[in-house]
Amino acid sequence: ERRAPPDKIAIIGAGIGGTSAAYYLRQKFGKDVKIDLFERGEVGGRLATLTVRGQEYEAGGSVIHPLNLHMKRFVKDLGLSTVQSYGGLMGVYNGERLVFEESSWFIINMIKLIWQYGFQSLRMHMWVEDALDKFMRIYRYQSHDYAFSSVEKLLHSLGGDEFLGMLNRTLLETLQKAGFSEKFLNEMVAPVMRVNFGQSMNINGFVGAVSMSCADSGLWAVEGGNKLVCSRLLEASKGNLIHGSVMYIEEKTRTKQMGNPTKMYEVVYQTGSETRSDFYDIVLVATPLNRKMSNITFLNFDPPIEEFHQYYQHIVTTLIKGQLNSTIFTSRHLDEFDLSTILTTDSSDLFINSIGIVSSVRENNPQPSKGGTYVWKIFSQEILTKEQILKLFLSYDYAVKQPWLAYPHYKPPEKCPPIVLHDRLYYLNGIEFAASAMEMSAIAAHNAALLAYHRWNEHAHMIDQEDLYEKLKTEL
Ligand SMILES: Cc1cc2nc3c(=O)[nH]c(=O)nc-3n(C[C@H](O)[C@H](O)[C@H](O)COP(=O)(O)OP(=O)(O)OC[C@H]3O[C@@H](n4cnc5c(N)ncnc54)[C@H](O)[C@@H]3O)c2cc1C
Ligand SMILES: CC(C)=CCC/C(C)=C/CC/C(C)=C/CSC[C@H](N)C(=O)O
Repeated sequence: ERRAPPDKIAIIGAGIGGTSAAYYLRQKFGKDVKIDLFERGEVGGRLATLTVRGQEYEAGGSVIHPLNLHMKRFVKDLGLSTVQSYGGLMGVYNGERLVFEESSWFIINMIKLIWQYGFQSLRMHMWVEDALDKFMRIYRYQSHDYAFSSVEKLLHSLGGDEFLGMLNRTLLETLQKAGFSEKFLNEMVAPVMRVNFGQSMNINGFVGAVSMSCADSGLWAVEGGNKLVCSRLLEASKGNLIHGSVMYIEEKTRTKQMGNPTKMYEVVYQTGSETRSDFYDIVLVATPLNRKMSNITFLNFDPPIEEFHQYYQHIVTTLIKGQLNSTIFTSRHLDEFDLSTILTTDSSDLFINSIGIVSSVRENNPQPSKGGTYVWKIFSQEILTKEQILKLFLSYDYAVKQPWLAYPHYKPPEKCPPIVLHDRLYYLNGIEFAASAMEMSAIAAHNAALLAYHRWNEHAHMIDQEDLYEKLKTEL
């Protein structure tokens, strides 16, 4: 049984979370509902590019895992194309020397890994595969329209107590308990956490597994820039983009034409120098709720909606076109230096987390310019000073930076913010406290659209079902 669809839905934020929510809401509620998306910056949010000498490069979310099926589906359905993410050879610097250097020969690499770390890389690969296998169950649940009312319930349905345990323990504790050695953790795992999340192995085990999955082959990106997915989703959903900054949301009683008084949400926003407002049946918040990032207040809710004070990690992306000063990392001559990514250990005491050659959003392989220089992407905690850039590069001709409040500062035991903030008011970004990635936002968006639909139609049996994996085993 279905009730008449809502008249109007508001989505706050037009990043991948907000735009994919618009897409899934349109699929569920049909063509007649009006969907407004509020965006105070650029469509794409943390999917953004920077331009270096006329070419665009990913500055925020850049790589997508081959098993990120929502992102894959968007690209296919929206007529976009993909480029393979450039791998190149990777090295790990510990502040004194390169403790690991990848070889272009597969067999030599294997021998090196086994020589230095025994079979721990293989065990790590299996640990990540196991987590990924369970994680993939979400696609089956969502294709059967099942929804979850909290991030914890969603994770539990995928990986049971093991996933909740990963959320509540640090990656370090989880991997030490699994028997990984200090050397392997410091030289192989910590550097991956530093490049991906700008943090140490004290992040939660779940986001640690997501981060380690980036070591898999086949990572890809969207040709022309990942942010194109957002603009195309917006178009496909026939959502109405409103350029404005939402200031507050208030619950009010309204009488619709020829109807009874109903509770609605008033969204008040600033556009240019004007303050405007409109009323909605359903509201989805698709931006991190904290003062520094969205500054949205909830007025007159009963019970009141809590304020979220969770801290987001400050990270700076710097793109530099220049010639690397390889002597920082090794005494070998530049001609013999073939690494294209250098990760760092926690003990490296360097002013960068990582540095790597990148290709533009339109190429598969990075092309050197005439003088043999490349564009390098650097992640650092702070904005690089000119002295630091001159230390890293023998010469450079262009530098551009983008500071971010990038992803949550993970601090297990992790309590993810609620998805249901009020009767018909939903919050997507709580999922980032399990792990922040494009696919996680798309999963949260699909879940919120299904949840909003089932709650609107009072389909309680489609929400928080236990043992879904077993139940769906026999379904086609
Ligand atoms: C440097 C960096 C590298 C990353 N690398 C990867 C990667 O390689 N792979 C990957 O999968 N993920 C990566 N991520 C994570 C990924 O980018 C994010 O998880 C994802 O983009 C979050 O999308 P979102 O839509 O949930 O939030 P956002 O993209 O932050 O969207 C929220 C939007 O809401 C808008 N907004 C905020 N407040 C208001 C308001 N009051 N009124 C109106 N609008 C408002 C903002 O302007 C923003 O556009 C990276 C992130 C960063 C920062
Ligand atoms: C959700 C699952 C199962 C997998 C997602 C894996 C993935 C692509 C995670 C990305 C995490 C992240 C925040 C990376 C940031 S840095 C990325 C890259 N190294 C760069 O150079 O920009």
